[in-house]
Amino acid sequence: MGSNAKGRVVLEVGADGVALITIINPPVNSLSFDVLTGLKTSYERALRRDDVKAIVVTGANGRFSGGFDINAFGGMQGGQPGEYSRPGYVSIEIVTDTLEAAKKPSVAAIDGLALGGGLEIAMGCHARISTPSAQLGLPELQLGVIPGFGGTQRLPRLVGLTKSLEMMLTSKAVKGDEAFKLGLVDAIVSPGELVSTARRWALDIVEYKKPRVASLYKTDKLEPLGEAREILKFARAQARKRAPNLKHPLLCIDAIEEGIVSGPRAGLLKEAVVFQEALHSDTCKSLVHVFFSQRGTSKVPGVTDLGLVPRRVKKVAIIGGGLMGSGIATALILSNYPVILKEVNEKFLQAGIGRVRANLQSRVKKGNMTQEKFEKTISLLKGVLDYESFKDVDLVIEAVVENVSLKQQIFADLEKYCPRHCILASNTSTIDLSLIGDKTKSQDRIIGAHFFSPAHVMPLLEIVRTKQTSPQVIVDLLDVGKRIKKTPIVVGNCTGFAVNRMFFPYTQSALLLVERGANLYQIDKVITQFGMPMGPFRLADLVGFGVAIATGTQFVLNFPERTYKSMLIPLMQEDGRAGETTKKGFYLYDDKRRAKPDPELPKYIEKARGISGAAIDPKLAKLSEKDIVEMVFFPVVNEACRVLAEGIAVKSADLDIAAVMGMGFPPYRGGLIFWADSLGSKYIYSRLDAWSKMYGEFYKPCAYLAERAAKGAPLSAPVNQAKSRL
Ligand SMILES: C[C@H](O)CC(=O)SCCNC(=O)CCNC(=O)[C@H](O)C(C)(C)COP(=O)(O)OP(=O)(O)OC[C@H]1O[C@@H](n2cnc3c(N)ncnc32)[C@H](O)[C@@H]1OP(=O)(O)O
Repeated sequence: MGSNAKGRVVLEVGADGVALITIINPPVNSLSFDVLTGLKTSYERALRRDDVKAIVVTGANGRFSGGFDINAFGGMQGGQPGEYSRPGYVSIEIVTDTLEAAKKPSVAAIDGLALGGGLEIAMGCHARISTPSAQLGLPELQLGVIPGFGGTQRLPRLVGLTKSLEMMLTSKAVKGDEAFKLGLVDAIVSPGELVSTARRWALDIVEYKKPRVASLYKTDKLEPLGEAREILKFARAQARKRAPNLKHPLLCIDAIEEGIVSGPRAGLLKEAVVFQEALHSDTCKSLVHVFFSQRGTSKVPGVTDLGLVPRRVKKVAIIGGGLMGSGIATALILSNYPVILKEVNEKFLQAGIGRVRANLQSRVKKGNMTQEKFEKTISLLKGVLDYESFKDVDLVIEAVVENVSLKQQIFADLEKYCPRHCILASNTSTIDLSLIGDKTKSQDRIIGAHFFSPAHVMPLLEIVRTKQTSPQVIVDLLDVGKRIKKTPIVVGNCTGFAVNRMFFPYTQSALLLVERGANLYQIDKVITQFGMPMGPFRLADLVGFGVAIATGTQFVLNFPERTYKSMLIPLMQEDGRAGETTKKGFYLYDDKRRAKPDPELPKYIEKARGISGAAIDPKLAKLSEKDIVEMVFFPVVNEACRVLAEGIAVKSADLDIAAVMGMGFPPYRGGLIFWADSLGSKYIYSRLDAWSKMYGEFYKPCAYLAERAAKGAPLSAPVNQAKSRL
């Protein structure tokens, strides 16, 4: 019925008269249609049997349930017929009228996770017993839908409106301990005692020793109506402010409000209707694509399908304690890796260690880390000035300045001092990795580990392989990436690799437009409204003009035919502006980092225009918002197509994740290529082609894009699939 999952539900009746219903659907016991049907029929059987007094619901292998089967969304969006597409079938007919209204009480025994539909089933039971570490939450909004199995009605009634709104709108789960304090669960026990306690609890309800609570009709936690309305009004205002392009958070609040104002049954009906609206939205399709794509980045054909087992990395060394090196060290010690930080002299070493301490301290200040944990974590870091202690490291990450001969020397030293199995990684963002390893015989264990700044915060890790890098080394680094909670993408070796390379036209197209008369601040405003965290000019200020010029130069040198050579940033730099650090860039900054437009800017633009010879184009001076978005992003899409055509990225979904996690491309648009495909390759080609005739090579569509447009094929289709559409 749309889902291929082979889930099942098992019913076992014990001598105590308790029916144990177990959800079995590895790996997370998701609620596929098979499982939901199994749950309903198991309940019906248990209710019919005379030897059953009460019911306990649990999940196999220490996981209650990860929620509704996300694989089934596609079928439902496609309008698949059947009872499951009937609004309210699960929330009303199964959870409310079968589970909650049953004469025999049921208790949920929760371990591991109870998320989304999983928690909603548990809330339909008459009591919940959990382990302290279980994760309980309603994260549906992160998938573009809303809780659809009654969660919008039951959670507020169990934990109060304010807390339930926070849990749903942030998609954050709470641990069993906290869930107990909130009243979401009734008792906390160890995993070993979970099912037996739940059985006893269920029998106690039968014997009137414990209350039988139907959470749908609880009112004691709900705020008085007037207060509730104020809370909902505030939540709506916050949701609009935080995510102006998203509708589903507002739909979720609508469903909650209906239940509070008109009663829970009306609330369930409203939830059923708006769930369908959210499910069919582009936002949901995009976010589900991001969900699966993110999990797909660590599946690399020809590497992760070889049956290789990652080797344990027990000790890591980092060379260079600058901004990147200290950030990487922080990320590693936070995940319990012992780290050696090497610098060239005591002064630099202390500065590097100081940065790591500061990174951790900021967590302590924000209340995200205890002082005790801070001491334990920082004790994993050891500073050194030589290679003496490198003899037992399993991984080295070099993070020194971008200087080829310096890196070559370092890698030659590493080959001498590190054990033969040690992985030799570089955090370079621009230099050819084969060049870095040129003076070694260890090309098979040289790999790029490109972190994004700040490395202990940004979620992406670009793993760069050369033709010689061994699959084992890639598998090892993927494992380290997972352990330090990064999303890895594995890419090939080229200037800028995948992320920086596909995004270099982001600033360049904006510069081209400004030199031809477009308003700089309007570009940033429109791009921010589109959903980027900041526009190209605000980003250049943040990155700093020094870095912007250094990386820009690499692209000018390597791709001269398609780079736009503007002198605007160098001219401003010459005049003492370096971006946010000097409080002057494209914007002026106050002490609180607030940016405001600078009236002096036209003078630099005029000068840059004089050098490039660009003429003001009246059309560009009054571009629509749609045109601005397309003129800035279509060149980015064009470069991404080249990255795909050259095989630098394995699949387009990896570039979607790279765009979302490396550049802040809005996830609710599904990532760069997913968004581009929603507009169509033909359309993008035709626009780029027209601009290239007016504004030059910078806009010229690449061969991959031209070919896809000619065939009417999506940019995301693998090469063979695109051909077969002919
Ligand atoms: C009507 C209802 O209200 C609607 C809903 O319930 S919508 C669903 C709500 N649930 C969620 O949003 C939870 C989504 N899942 C997660 O957050 C995480 O997967 C998790 C916390 C459950 C587990 O995380 P982790 O252990 O790191 O494993 P992770 O790699 O993410 O997932 C393991 C596998 O389970 C799959 N999976 C996880 N949750 C799933 C779900 N709800 N449906 C289908 N597949 C799921 C993943 O795709 C992955 O598959 P793969 O191995 O083939 O790549």
